[in-house]
Amino acid sequence: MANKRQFDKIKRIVVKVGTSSLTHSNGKMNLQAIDQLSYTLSGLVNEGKQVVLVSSGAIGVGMGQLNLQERPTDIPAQQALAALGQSMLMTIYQQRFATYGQKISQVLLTHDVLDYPQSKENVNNAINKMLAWGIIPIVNENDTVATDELDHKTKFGDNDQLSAIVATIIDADLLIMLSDIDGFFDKNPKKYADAKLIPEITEINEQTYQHAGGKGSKFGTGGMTTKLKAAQRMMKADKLTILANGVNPSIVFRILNGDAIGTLFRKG
Ligand SMILES: Nc1ncnc2c1ncn2[C@@H]1O[C@H](COP(=O)(O)OP(=O)(O)O)[C@@H](O)[C@H]1O
Ligand SMILES: N[C@@H](CCC(=O)OP(=O)(O)O)C(=O)O
Repeated sequence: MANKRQFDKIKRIVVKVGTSSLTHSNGKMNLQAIDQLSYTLSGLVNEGKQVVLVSSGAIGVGMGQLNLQERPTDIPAQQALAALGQSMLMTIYQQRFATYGQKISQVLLTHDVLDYPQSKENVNNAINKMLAWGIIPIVNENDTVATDELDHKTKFGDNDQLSAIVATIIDADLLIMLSDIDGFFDKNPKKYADAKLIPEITEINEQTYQHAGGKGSKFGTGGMTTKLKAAQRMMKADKLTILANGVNPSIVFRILNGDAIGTLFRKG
């Protein structure tokens, strides 16, 4: 059996969950995953950990509500779907977390907020206060205003990078990215049956990016490239990232127990 990771001292964690983990392939919400996620993160707060959840799924859930099978390409439609789905997503989170007596909050961010030192500090201070109060902030991009068409840069484009930005701003010890895949493979395992899981990566370079393929489902966005960019940002800040399968979000308990799960990205 592989060696245990030494994660006993980890206190502040950002967990990022992708659309693929929160929705079924028919576009409906994956209630079991959402419930398990709420149970797991609430359990961690009870253990004394501080947890931020970066949750995608607004557009996917909006598509499910309108029974859309294909993601519209025009920006206003995507923004309208995000507004519809975000509200539904938060309603479900509110219900499920309440079952476990856990308080949550909604934090919607755009890139420019974090480009300005003052507003970045405000975000940091507010999240710190929520964590001190035992609240789990649930972060997503503010999709209705986030667009690259304006002069100023508002868009993150994907929640993988948003999660790494948030994790570095609030000085989290660990970012856990939950997706629909067991970790980072030497090629896209959805396309190649002989793809091999890479348990640990200490350097991300051009060659690493060549192993990364596109998204896995019609609801997800970035695929592996954005996950590598997120991990790279974390490594630069000398912080840890784990990519693991979120089909059963209680896997986070085992990850924090130090079990050799998924791919660990750490500075070499
Ligand atoms: N080298 C790779 N290792 C693992 N997954 C890969 C790789 N290259 C491409 N992928 C694809 O990336 C997908 C996960 O990205 P994405 O669909 O954006 O998920 P999420 O919604 O969780 O962000 C996987 O389902 C897989 O098909
Ligand atoms: N802000 C968008 C998420 C974009 C995104 O990065 O999605 P994913 O690749 O599933 O993490 C939404 O909530 O639909």
